[in-house]
Amino acid sequence: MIDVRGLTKVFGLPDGRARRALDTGADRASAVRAAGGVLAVNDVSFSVEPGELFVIMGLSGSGKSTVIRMINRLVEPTAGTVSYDGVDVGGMSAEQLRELRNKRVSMVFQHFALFPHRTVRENAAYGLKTRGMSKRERLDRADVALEQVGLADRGDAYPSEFSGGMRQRVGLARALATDPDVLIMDEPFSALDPLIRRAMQEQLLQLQQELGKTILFVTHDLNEAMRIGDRIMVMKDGEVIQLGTGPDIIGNPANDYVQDFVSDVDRTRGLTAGSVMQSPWFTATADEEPASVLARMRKARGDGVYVIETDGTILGVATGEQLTLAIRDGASHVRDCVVDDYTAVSDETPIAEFCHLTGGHVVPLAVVDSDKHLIGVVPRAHVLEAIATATEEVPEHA
Ligand SMILES: Nc1ncnc2c1ncn2[C@@H]1O[C@H](COP(=O)(O)OP(=O)(O)OP(=O)(O)O)[C@@H](O)[C@H]1O
Repeated sequence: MIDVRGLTKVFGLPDGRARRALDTGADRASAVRAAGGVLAVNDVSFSVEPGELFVIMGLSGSGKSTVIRMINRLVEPTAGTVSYDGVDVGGMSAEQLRELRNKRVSMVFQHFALFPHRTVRENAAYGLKTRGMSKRERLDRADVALEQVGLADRGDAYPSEFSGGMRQRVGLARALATDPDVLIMDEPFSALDPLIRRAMQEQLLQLQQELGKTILFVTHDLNEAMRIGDRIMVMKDGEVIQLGTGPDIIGNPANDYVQDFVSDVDRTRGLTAGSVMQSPWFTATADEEPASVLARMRKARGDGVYVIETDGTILGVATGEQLTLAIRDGASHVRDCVVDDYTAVSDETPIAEFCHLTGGHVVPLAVVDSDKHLIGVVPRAHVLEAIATATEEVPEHA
């Protein structure tokens, strides 16, 4: 959907001098600094899939805002390309750019400027002004968007009557009212207190599921990134340090910031597989009929199931696909379609050691005792939730 290649931004130098500085040597940052400029973003490449919630995470000054401003050309890149559905933004005419910004991409900021003398509904309808719609139609669409963000029936209020969280919801409604394909959100929840922030994150995830928008979300908070991101791109000093899912990043942290974060969580909270596991999912025994196991699995919306022996030890995993094939081949026992490709940990294994494994299997991670009995399972979402919750309670992790 969005493809970014070699995106680079130098501030404080005319383009020609900036490009010459970039070309002078291996250490671009020093060359740009020596020429009197700032290398805010250096050779950043990534792509965002349709419907993905892609998080850009980094500390202040790491270049996050500059990257997203280059994505819709609010800031002109010094080098590199951005394309939407294969169309290069750099080659767009003024008219095409206006169309992109008005219709396809909406932005939500940390401090959203609402008009104090206009109602919440009028504020939410603001982005539709240039659409050539009747006022009635604009306000109706604003009402739909207000309902999506949980502010149904509050359209007649004025922003001054609203708390910070509610105002951010109006900002989100304004962005949604234009029905964009892409939402770009720059630290939208950073000014909110933790409880409201948490509620907003949950609402965003819900909206994302319902509406399937592609979302680019900027935050300096790894905790927030872990909670909401399908993938997270970690930036430092204008460069991409790491790009992956939450479990990838926690399992193989590429820098000290991420490393400290995870080990502090483990150390201070004693988070182990045992502390985050839940009781075993529904399991199957080896002599069950594949069709009945498949039916149970579908009901539980699972992709696979642990098959255990009568003494409670794990025989292996049966996935929906294997069961379906086995049924087609006339197999009468689950035993015939078990594979032993699964990962098990002990209840004392710290989260940092197994987190990266949680995303790789169709069944949640198995927690076993010393006799290989299945004593619990750890779904990926559970791990991230436990980490995010624990870090909220840790006053300092840096
Ligand atoms: N208009 C500008 N002129 C000069 N330097 C700039 C400009 N905008 C940003 N910078 C510099 O570029 C670097 C990256 O800034 P940017 O705002 O993209 O970072 P950020 O990660 O979004 O930080 P924050 O979370 O504080 O907004 C910083 O060193 C910043 O000082």
